Amino acid sequence: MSPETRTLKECFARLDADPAGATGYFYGRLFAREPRLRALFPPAMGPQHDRFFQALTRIVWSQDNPAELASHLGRLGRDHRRYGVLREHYPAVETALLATLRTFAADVWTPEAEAAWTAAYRSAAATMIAAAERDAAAHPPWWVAGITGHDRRAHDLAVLTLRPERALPFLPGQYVSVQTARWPRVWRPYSIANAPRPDGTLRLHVRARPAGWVSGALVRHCAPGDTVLLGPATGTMTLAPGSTRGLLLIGGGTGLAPMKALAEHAAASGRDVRLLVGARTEDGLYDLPALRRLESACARLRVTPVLSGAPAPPGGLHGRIPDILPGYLDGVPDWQDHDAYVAGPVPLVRRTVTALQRQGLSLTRIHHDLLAAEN
Ligand SMILES: NC(=O)C1=CN([C@@H]2O[C@H](COP(=O)(O)OP(=O)(O)OC[C@H]3O[C@@H](n4cnc5c(N)ncnc54)[C@H](O)[C@@H]3O)[C@@H](O)[C@H]2O)C=CC1
Repeated sequence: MSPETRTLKECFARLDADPAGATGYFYGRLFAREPRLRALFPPAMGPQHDRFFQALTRIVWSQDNPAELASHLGRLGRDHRRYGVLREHYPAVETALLATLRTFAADVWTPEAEAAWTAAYRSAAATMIAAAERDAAAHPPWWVAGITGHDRRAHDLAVLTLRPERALPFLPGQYVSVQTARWPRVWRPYSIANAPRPDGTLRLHVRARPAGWVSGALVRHCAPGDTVLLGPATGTMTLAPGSTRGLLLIGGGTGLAPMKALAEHAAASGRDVRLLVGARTEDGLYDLPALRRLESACARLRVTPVLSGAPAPPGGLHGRIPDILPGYLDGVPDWQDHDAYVAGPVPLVRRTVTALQRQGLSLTRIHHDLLAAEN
């Protein structure tokens, strides 16, 4: 570890001892100096505080891994476009960040520490700005999309069809951030539930969360004819280019969405696809008729519904996916040659990844994307 990185980590440890205090202080300083920046952020700042602290943590801990740092900062820079962040906003952030460090890391704050943080911040900001400007040459910061379909599948669940006004490029398995007119500046990520289509439409599977602003608005307060804003497609849970390996796709609840996109794409090219779709009870299998239709159209796609809180459905299994996996895999020829993809509630993803590893599948063949929970 370089002496500069050691210094950065030493100061950061002071912030890490009181993340809520440090982020509160940081945003207080930022908005006191530049009140107009407040308009870029949502009314409730709690989730933003967490995101800021997570981003800072990752930047500090990737200092000695330039490739990981550059890719993280590039994503962050591109992502900030949809908030309306511009090159000229970065110096105010630098001032507020250094003031926060000076206060919270006072006992280790030296001229060397200030020089190391200033250099690290400026280099990070330059990478973010360059990525944002490159992206601006190719894409808008957000896409306006009309809701063309709103299919309420349960009291708290809807499948939405969106038609962006301009083509929104994406790969199966990726997700987009969504902003509704009801909650300006509040963005939430949702996996795209279809492979790219000639008409450019996207499908989202949305379950309204008890305290979920965006999910509640999308399920209960949106209808065909309304518009939403979409950020660029992102996420790395995509298919390896050129691979023809079979796929083992596992989706729990609305975690089905990215699996359906991957299944549609891969099954159309004739790959062997095994799709396990988990729910607690029968009404959680909200997309089963469509999956059965897809299965009949694709000779090498097999769909198996799995219920954890009700008896096995027709053609399906009973239990929790991580528990039934070993028995299920016994019946899949050459399953070790498959790539596995998993999405759904965090405990399901974690336990399924562990179960797959126990069965001998290498981590490099297991893909997941612990997407920030839909809210
Ligand atoms: N890319 C991703 O990873 C995506 C993740 N999601 C997440 O998926 C979740 C879906 O929620 P719901 O539709 O309400 O699903 P849910 O809570 O009804 O659960 C669906 C499935 O997960 C299983 N499950 C739940 N807890 C488990 C545990 N501790 N161990 C093993 N299995 C468990 C259930 O048995 C059921 O099969 C949300 O948290 C959402 O954020 C949604 C879309 C994409």
